[in-house]
Amino acid sequence: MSKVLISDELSPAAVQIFRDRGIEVDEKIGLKPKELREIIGRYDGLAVRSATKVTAEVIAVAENLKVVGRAGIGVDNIDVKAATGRGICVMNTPFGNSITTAEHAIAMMMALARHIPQADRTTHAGKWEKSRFVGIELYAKTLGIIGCGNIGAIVADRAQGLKMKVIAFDPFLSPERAIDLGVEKVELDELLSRADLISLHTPLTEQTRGIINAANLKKCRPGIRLINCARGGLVVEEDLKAALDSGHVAGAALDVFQTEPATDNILFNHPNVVTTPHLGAATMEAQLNVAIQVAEQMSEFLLHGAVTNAINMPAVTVEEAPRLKPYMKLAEQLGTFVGQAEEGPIDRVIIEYEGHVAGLNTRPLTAILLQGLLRPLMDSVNMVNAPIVAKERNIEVSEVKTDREGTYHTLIRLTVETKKRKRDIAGTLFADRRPRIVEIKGIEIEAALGPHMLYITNEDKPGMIGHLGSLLGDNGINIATFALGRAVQGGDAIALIEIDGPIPAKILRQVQALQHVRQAKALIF
Ligand SMILES: NC(=O)C1=CN([C@@H]2O[C@H](COP(=O)(O)OP(=O)(O)OC[C@H]3O[C@@H](n4cnc5c(N)ncnc54)[C@H](O)[C@@H]3O)[C@@H](O)[C@H]2O)C=CC1
Ligand SMILES: O=C(O)CCC(=O)C(=O)O
Repeated sequence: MSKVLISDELSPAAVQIFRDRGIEVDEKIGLKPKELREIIGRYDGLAVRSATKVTAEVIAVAENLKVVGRAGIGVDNIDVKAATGRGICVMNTPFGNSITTAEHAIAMMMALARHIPQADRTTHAGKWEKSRFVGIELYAKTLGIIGCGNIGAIVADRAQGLKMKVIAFDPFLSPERAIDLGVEKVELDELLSRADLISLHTPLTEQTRGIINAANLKKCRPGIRLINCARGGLVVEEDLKAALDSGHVAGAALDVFQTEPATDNILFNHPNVVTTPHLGAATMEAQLNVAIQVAEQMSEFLLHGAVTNAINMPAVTVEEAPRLKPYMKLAEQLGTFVGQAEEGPIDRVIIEYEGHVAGLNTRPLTAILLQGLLRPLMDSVNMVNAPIVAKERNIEVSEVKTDREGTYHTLIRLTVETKKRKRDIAGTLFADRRPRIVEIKGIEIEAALGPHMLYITNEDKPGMIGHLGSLLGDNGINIATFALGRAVQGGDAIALIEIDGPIPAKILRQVQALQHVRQAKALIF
């Protein structure tokens, strides 16, 4: 039975979903890093919000962990690279809290424009400071949105409802999408110089870290107001404080901080700063949405291999997962076969999908095939990182798909090129949905692969098989299945032999020394 740890506050709906699906759940909120490291090895899944830091140290000891689910959007509290390295799927819930967060940004903008928090405090204190809190109208003001993705787009829509002019800087925003959203796409410098208010909605990346710094603040209009409901690291807090102190920045509304939980911060108690404690996603609706989504996604992954909203894996829908399952095995076997048979560095990999399989989602098949191919070369490779590892090693990977059926109604063919040779192998699924190898190096064969295989290439000469059988039998090695194929009579031949256990190196050498044997390899599946 799969076991999941929930380590941040999540709606109880999540626990119910896991339990309803037969997944054991532990809720342990507020664990210290050491405590998390001590127990994480027991779990197949970890569900978090932003408080738990899923660091490389945590990942390193998470022996059974298969999936980390982020009930929310930003995954900057998860070391995705380390997770990828260990084959752990990282998924988030990209839409569940976007409306809520966008609404918070609008609320912060209004609070900032009309000094609502400050006025609230002094009114409660019995002061009646009407003239102190003169604000600005938002009507006809220019809002500059940095990062116009899901949340930025919703903010743009709501701001247009307030009759604001919206300009956006987002290198990945297409001109067509900008037109659809009714925003003007501009470069960063133009946004800085034109906006009356700026709202940040990018993820925290190496490109966006510190994007609001002294130099960029200087490019802003005097009296600029800043709203940050994305990530604290986007703003250099010292630079913002200096600009607030000088009056160049008229106000800032901050939901997020460089260090969180932020119990102490240089911007606290500044008269023109409005703060909330990372409340962007904190509505009943959003928390229910993300908890349900994360629990459903993680359950489907753990129980059926369906991959939804993964940061580091190709998607597999719930419907696709059972259809892909036998093909995943076939693709992995083809990769593992060649990965063990091939010795030289690989230059090129061509994966051909023919017939029925060509109509399926082949990305996960390619990923698992590459895992099989590269695993004999490096232990650390997995389905999640295999495409990246192949790229890093300059292995050119291409996929070819054809719906047309050949001899088989469905076929995957793998061709691997090295400096020395080109090797190809093909496999299919029969009606029993079990994978069969049907071609190696252009020679037809029909073999199901067992855990221990002998792969022999030889000359098609009388007596060879008898000698091989005797050698294995004399050494107590039982043959489970024996498949043969040859190009032409007396020409190149291959044998795929399933044996009941590993073959000792000494016996393998004797097989290799048999007359007419060109090559013999022990393969493990
Ligand atoms: N305060 C809170 O509680 C919450 C905060 N967030 C934060 O909001 C961020 C945005 O969320 P979504 O809109 O859903 O993400 P998204 O991925 O839909 O949009 C992010 C946008 O930023 C753009 N972008 C990336 N690099 C950029 C750069 N260098 N300059 C300008 N734009 C860049 C992307 O092209 C994309 O359009 C999340 O990454 C998260 O950190 C999200 C939810 C709640
Ligand atoms: O879980 C939360 O409260 C924070 C949400 C958030 O920051 C996100 O989804 O990126």
